[in-house]
Amino acid sequence: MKRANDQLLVIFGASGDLTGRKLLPALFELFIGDMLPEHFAILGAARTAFTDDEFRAEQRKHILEARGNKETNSADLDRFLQILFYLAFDSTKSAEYVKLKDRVHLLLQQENIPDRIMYYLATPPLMYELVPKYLQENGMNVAESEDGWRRVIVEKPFGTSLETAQELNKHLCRIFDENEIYRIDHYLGKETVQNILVLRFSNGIFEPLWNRNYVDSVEISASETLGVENRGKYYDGAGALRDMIQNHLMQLMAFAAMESPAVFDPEPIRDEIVKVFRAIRPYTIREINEQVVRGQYDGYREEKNVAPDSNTETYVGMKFFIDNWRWSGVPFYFFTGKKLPEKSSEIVIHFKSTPHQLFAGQCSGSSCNKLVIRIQPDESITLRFGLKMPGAGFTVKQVGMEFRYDSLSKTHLPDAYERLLLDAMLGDSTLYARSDALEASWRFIDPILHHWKEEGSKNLFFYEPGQNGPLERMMLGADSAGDSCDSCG
Ligand SMILES: NC(=O)C1=CN([C@@H]2O[C@H](COP(=O)(O)OP(=O)(O)OC[C@H]3O[C@@H](n4cnc5c(N)ncnc54)[C@H](OP(=O)(O)O)[C@@H]3O)[C@@H](O)[C@H]2O)C=CC1
Ligand SMILES: O=C1O[C@H](COP(=O)(O)O)[C@@H](O)[C@H](O)[C@H]1O
Repeated sequence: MKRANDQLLVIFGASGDLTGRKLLPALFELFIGDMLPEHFAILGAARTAFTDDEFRAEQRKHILEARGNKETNSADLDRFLQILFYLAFDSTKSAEYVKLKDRVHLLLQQENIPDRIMYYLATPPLMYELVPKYLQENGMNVAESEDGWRRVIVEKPFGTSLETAQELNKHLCRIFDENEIYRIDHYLGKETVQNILVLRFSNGIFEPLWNRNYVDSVEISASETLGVENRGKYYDGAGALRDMIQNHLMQLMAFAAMESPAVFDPEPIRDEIVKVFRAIRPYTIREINEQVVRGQYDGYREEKNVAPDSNTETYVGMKFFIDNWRWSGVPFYFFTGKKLPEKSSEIVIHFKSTPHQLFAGQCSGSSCNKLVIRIQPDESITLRFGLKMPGAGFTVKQVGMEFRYDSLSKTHLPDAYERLLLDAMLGDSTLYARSDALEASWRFIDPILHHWKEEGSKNLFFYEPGQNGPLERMMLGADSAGDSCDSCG
């Protein structure tokens, strides 16, 4: 792995959950892997009144917690904490940025860092517009020297509709250049997600089958056992369609469905992703009713910060089509939900069955030959096919040939945020969403949101926590309906 050039990282929202649970643990892993720049510092900013030392003590706890049972060398941790600094600051007040600017200049000098600054917006989404605006007002959005740069990483959610995403894009593009904006989708940082591209485009055996002639359907699912926990306020305004499908599942689908780029560079890859999104067939109102199922787990309305009459969906199952040469007529399915029986994310490619049945027990239909790409947990790829049972006769049994990711390497499997932070520091945007892709995904999602808003509670189906979602998901006609591969046989 490469080491990034010297730079300063400024994290807005540094006292929050994301910083403590994900960002700083990821940066510590990069630190012990020798991948952080030689001259590097992290400046955390939020309103909570920490001194540098109090902030370090707080982050020490988070890092140790995130590492769980992994042994931590305390000298390494102490050295890492020394590059951590904190500024108590209210990002909603323009005047406060003078204080920020002074502290940034001081740190650059003190730590011998050139004029390269990465801003990370780990704040509530409302501030994705405000912080850049005030950075600009205070002359902090452009480099002060010729070889300097500014970059900004924007967390999800990126807008709540096509209109708001477009506004945010326009706003950010007035302040930063497109190539300085990194819109994060942590699913793209997962090793197994990146592996989809390698599986498809580094092997000659899959691509010839990867199309409408041989593929019967494609299912993409992300199930969670947890409910909304302490995120009721955000989630009740978002729902599963915005929270998981518009971003994570759409990105997984793009990797599974896209054409090969001519070269493995950020822009050609992102071009192919946009082409897939633009080829999705938009729904009519009737199709929304027939091909999109929304559910809510029993007890959701009693969760903290959730409206008692909320119609927010905690489950979505949907069927859609990609109208292009490769995928014409092949149904794609998304399934996602909270409070389901297990935590798992998978892509299942169902292949068409043989035209004629010769053997007893031979499986027919599309659940026989399938390729299961398990994103998490127990990252693996399994090919399922029929073989002869030992002994007399020719009775067929379905078997699986499995590759487990942990057999590939004993080395540390990087967390998604490690990969994504390092890429942004290196200036590689391949695994970040481009504005046109985001807008294209919202263009597909928006009509569903509008329709549901008009429908209120009509066609909102309830399910018990621990069930696989509402039974109505079955009407979509998917083979496994998002249930994990173990149970779908
Ligand atoms: N947590 C997660 O796992 C994930 C989070 N995200 C996104 O990341 C962002 C942050 O999430 P999360 O960390 O969970 O949220 P939190 O509410 O835990 O943290 C928000 C942070 O913003 C700071 N903040 C709030 N208001 C101000 C203000 N006026 N001025 C300066 N700082 C302010 C808060 O600090 P203080 O109160 O001290 O000012 C806090 O540090 C959100 O947009 C979320 O959608 C995305 C994916 C996963
Ligand atoms: O972005 C989000 O993702 C998580 C699921 O992420 P995973 O890596 O654990 O699969 C989800 O729980 C959360 O609601 C959503 O905002």
